[in-house]
Formats: sequence, C-alpha cells, structure tokens
Amino acid sequence: MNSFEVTGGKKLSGTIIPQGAKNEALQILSAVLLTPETVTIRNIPDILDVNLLIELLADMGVSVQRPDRHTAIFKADNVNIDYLHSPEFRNKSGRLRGSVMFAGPLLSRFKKAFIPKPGGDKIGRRRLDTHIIGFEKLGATFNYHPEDGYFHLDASNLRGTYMLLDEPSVTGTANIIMAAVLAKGTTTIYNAACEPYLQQLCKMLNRMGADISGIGSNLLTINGVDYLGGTEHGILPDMIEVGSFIGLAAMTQSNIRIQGAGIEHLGVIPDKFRQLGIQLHYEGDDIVIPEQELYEIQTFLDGSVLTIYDHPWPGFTPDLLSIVLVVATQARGSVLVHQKMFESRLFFVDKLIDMGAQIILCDPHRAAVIGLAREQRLRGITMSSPDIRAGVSLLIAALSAEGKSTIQNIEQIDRGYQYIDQRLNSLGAEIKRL
Ligand SMILES: CC(=O)N[C@H]1[C@@H](OP(=O)(O)OP(=O)(O)OC[C@H]2O[C@@H](n3ccc(=O)[nH]c3=O)[C@H](O)[C@@H]2O)O[C@H](CO)[C@@H](O)[C@@H]1O
Ligand SMILES: C=C(OP(=O)(O)O)C(=O)O
Repeated sequence: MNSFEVTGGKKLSGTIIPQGAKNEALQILSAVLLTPETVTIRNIPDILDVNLLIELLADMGVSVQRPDRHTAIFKADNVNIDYLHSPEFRNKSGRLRGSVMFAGPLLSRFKKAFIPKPGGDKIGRRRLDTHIIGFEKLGATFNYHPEDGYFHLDASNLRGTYMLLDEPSVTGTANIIMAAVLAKGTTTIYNAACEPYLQQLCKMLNRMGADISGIGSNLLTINGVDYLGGTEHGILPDMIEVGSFIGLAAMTQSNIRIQGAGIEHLGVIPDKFRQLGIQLHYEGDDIVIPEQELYEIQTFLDGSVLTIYDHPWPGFTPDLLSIVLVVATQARGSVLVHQKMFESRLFFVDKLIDMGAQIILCDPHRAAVIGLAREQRLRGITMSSPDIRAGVSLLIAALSAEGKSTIQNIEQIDRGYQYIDQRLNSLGAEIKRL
C-alpha cells in the first residue's frame, strides 16, 4: 500500500492541464466492442481504472496498439467472450466500476454477457437494477448465479421498445444505449442520464453509424442499425479534475490557471465554487483562479444558510461534493453539504475533524461545515484514503495544513488522478510518494 507524505502550507502557482475524463473514457472504451473495425481514442487518462479496462479488453482478444500513453487503437475483430467467465476476469473487473459497461455492447453484438459484481468506490449501495431491467425490456433474459456471483444475460433477439428508467443512472444509460444501437427497431429511453460524457458516447456511436437523437436531453430515441464501423474519438477534459483544481487553488491560496478546461461542458460546476466565494474567471477555454486571502460562502437570497447538494446532470455531480466540503472548511461562513446519492461518502469528514475542521456530520448524507475563515489552520495528520474523491479532498486538506501529513491507500487517488503528485509538485507542492 503506497502513501503520500505531504508537507503543507505552500502556495502553488502555474498552469495545470486537466487529464482526459476518467468516466468518459470508461464508456468510450466499452464501446470499442461494438465494431470489428478500428477505433482510435485520444486523450486517454493514464490512470489505474482506465489502464485496467484496456487490459481487460486485451485479455478478451481485442487488439490494442498504444502509439503513446494517451492514445490507443483498438480492433475487436476476434473477441473471446468465454474469457468473461474466467476467475481472472472476475477478479480484475471487480476492481473497477467501468467493466459493467461491457455488458451492453456484448449483448448487442454477441447476444450474451456476464456481469460479475462490479467494483469501484465503496461509497454506499450501488445497484444495477436500471441496467438489468433496461436489458430485460429490450428482450434479454437474466439469471443471477449466487455460486459464482455473476449475472448471466442472454439476448438472441434484442428488440427496440419504450422504457422509462427508474433513475437516470449514468453507467446504466450508457449500457442500455450500447445494447439498443444494434437492436431491431426503435428504442426510446425516457429519464435517461444526459451528462456530457453520455453525449460524447452518443456522438461517437453516431459517427460509427448509429442513429441516436435527443442527445443532451433525458429523452433519447435510438433507431437500431445492422452494423457499426470504426471511428476516431477524443475524450473531454475531466470535469471532476477541473473542480478539484479550483478547490485546491482556493484552499491553498494559490494562483492557478487550468488550461483547456472544457468550460462549455462544466454545467453548474464553476458557479457552485463561486457560491463558496471563490473568484475565478475565464480566458478563452482556460479558468484562472487568482490567489485569494479569504473566500466567503454566500447565503441564499433570503439570507439562509447555503446548501450544496448533488443531482443528476445538469445538476451538480456527487463526485465533487467531497471537494466542496473540504474547501468550505477554510471559508468564512457556513454551508450544509447534502450528498443525496451515496450513503457512505461523507464518513471521511472524521479525518478533517481530526485535522481541526469544524464539521457536524448530521447523518450519513448531510454534513454542516462551519468555515474557519483561516483563523486556524488545519493540522497535518496520518490518514487513509477511503475513496477516490475523499482521497483527493484529504490531499487538498493536507496541502493547506500546517506540518506534515501522511495519506495512506493512495491507490484510491491513483485510480482517477493522473500523476497527481508530479503535476502538483511542478506547481510548487511538496508531495513525496512513499
Ligand atoms: C464509472 C462512472 O461513470 N461512475 C460514475 C457514475 O456511477 P454509476 O453509473 O454507478 O452511478 P448511477 O448514476 O447509477 O447512480 C449513482 C447513485 O445515485 C443514486 N441515484 C441516481 C440517480 C438518481 O436520480 N437518484 C439516485 O439516488 C443511485 O441509486 C446510485 O446509488 O455516476 C455516478 C453519479 O453521477 C458517479 O458518482 C460515478 O463517478
Ligand atoms: C465514484 C467514482 O468512480 P467509480 O464509479 O468508478 O467508482 C468517481 O469517479 O468519483
């Protein structure tokens, strides 16, 4: 288990370029299974989860060329589906969430799929109902085999239909779209997730020959086609990294330029950080966060305490709430952070409290943060990273704290943030990988 030793209290400055988006990459990589032709993907983040998904594709017989660390050329013309039934697949796919999205393309192209219990962050219950019920509506049958922990899916005859999703699941919507593109007839998905990464997936599929309309809305219409061909695709900047860097800059009183932030795809993210009192402005597609002595949390218009909560797109992503929470600890003012989607994502506040933050964990979903207005600095401590976003939040806390901190279990951070220690050190941070 690797650790970071962080010497806090240093102001950072300079330019940082966001990596390609992890959660887009996981969808796009799954889609290469839909065609026997060549698919070239650019701006791939060099992170654990994504590298593992690429390894799984190669293990299944997909040919993979890597001209460089951020580009890959795939050809899925000789896929060995039986590999999905092997203990190696179960073991590797259980280490990330993205592998669940192999099911949609495999069902549509090969008529069967196996889904082991997927991995990913342990942040509360993460059910697969939306995925499986969507597949069933398209005509697939499924059996859960308790002895091997697999869902076995069969779909000799997928047919388009109307479906109203129980919830706008991100990976569920991606899976159903990928199952429907090669089905017979028209599929209509209402209450679809519609975040930019799903829009990117739909656009890529249309370039491959699919017929999807309603992209960007929660009502998608998919006219099934017989065949999909090859394409090229560039992954967007990672909006969660962009949000993390905005928070990091404010918390460490740093002057940071986020170059090529993909501003048009960020939705309400910049405004949520502005509500915390953080100044930021745009120069072209760059976000510039100036050094700020103090930032003051706004209230609602009637003067009541601000609440920041997650909501499916175009609402605020749950993946940035941990960062909002840590940044609020040094603001002037108070905020209620309400994590509606996941039950176990706020428990890391214990570590921030140990560092001296004033936070009341009201229940598993809500934490009230009373900002210290920099009158008291956080203290460095030893802590362990429970999940990817809590991990980065603890890193931000440690970078702003007085003294040294040790963050254990940094594999969680490496799952989603590319060379984070080197990139932040080049801005003046002091992070040692132990
Ligand atoms: C690999 C990947 O892309 N992972 C992302 C994906 O996970 P993932 O696709 O697994 O998440 P889902 O969208 O399915 O749902 C996340 C959680 O929110 C709950 N839920 C969802 C919608 C809703 O209206 N109400 C509700 O309570 C679900 O029951 C579930 O517990 O989307 C999540 C929600 O943006 C992100 O946190 C994950 O980073
Ligand atoms: C929860 C996340 O990832 P995953 O769905 O891959 O566990 C995340 O990216 O914050």
